[in-house]
Amino acid sequence: MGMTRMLLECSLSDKLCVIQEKQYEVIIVPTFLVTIFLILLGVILWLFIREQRTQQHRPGPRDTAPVPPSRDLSWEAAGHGGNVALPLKETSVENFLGATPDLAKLQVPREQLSEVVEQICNGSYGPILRANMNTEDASKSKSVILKALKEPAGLHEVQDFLGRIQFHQYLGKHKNLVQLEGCCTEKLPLYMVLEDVVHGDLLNFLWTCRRDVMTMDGLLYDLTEKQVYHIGKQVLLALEFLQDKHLFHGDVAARNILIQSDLTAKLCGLGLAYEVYTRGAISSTQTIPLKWLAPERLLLRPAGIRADVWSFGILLYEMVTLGAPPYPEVPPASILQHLQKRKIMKRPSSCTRTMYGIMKSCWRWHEAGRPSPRELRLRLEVAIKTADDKAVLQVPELVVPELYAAVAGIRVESLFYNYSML
Ligand SMILES: Nc1ncnc2c1ncn2[C@@H]1O[C@H](COP(=O)(O)OP(=O)(O)OP(=O)(O)O)[C@@H](O)[C@H]1O
Repeated sequence: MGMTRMLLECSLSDKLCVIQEKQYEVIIVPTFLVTIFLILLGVILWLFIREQRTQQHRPGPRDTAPVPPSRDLSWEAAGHGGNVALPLKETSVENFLGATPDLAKLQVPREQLSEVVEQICNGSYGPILRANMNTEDASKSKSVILKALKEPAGLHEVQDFLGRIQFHQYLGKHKNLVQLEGCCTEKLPLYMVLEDVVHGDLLNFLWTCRRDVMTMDGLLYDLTEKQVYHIGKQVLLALEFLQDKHLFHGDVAARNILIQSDLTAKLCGLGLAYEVYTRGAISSTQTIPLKWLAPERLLLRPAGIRADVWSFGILLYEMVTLGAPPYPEVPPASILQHLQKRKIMKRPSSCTRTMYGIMKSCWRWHEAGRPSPRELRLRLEVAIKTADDKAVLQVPELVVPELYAAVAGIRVESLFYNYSML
């Protein structure tokens, strides 16, 4: 009723009154809001400028950090080389080292590394060098291996290299793994310092055993069945050690085993084990020679220590044939089809039935059917007792490394350092 009355009583002047009320809302309120906004903006700008000025006058590690003498990594970050993944402010080696205080304990003073004797080869990070290192006893120096990070290196590579050193530290000591002696990472170039396993890799040793070389630097270039088991057992101990740490090696092969004059074997090439450590699996695109790989690896399925056991079977074959390439009649690219037909290598003439039985157990298609490194080691320990320690393994043909590389499916540059020098 009231509403009707209002409308009826509504005059022209009343309407004007309503319009005036609306003008008040439309003009005054926005003006008020804009003013508040401008005041807030002014305050924020003032705070920001004040912070900037304070930072310019504050001494801080970022500004005062000494530039690494040999090369400033920020040079790379500007796009002049390597992979650049981190912002400029994180580019000095000191910052990386700041994040890895454990490495401080491992530092070897550079002046202790007196001279580089030779370059052994190019490894996955860069040159692998043999150098002399002065010990606490000033009159004595010892030979060490330096794995250098190639330059120019990207930030990601520096991080990876430092991580690799920490991985060695995490693994700790094992008689059958190459030992880390220390590192030089306080400035570029970065070095990993490893014990020198003077006689080099087992593949070159096996090839040399084919030659008429009797002994060199205390190493007897003769191999018997018993010694094959002896070397194999040590590799299995290294694999057991990795397995206890929930790791596996990923590239077990004669080329990745170093040998000392007393036939102590040391597993090297721990690049893939490092991947398993950091990522839980092998994810790299790094090409591993296919003929050493278990079917699950070739099929890109998840793999573990039993894939190493498969490769261990190939290693036994390598030893007993004095370094012949596996599956000589199969092109490397056809190996998966070959295995899918459930074909394995025949027994080499130099291989006893006992040893061939062990190889065959390693080459069972399903990984669950293969023995564990420990079970395998126990089998080897039994076999050693009756193994021949007199008859020296002999293969009359010498190896032509280029031919070997083609049949084995390996890059020839990664192979024949020692052998070519003889
Ligand atoms: N401690 C060592 N003593 C003697 N020779 C070594 C030593 N370490 C490596 N080498 C030599 O360098 C070669 C390559 O070594 P290795 O496979 O460890 O290097 P890499 O390419 O850096 O591999 P990864 O990154 O997988 O460790 C070996 O076959 C061996 O000839």
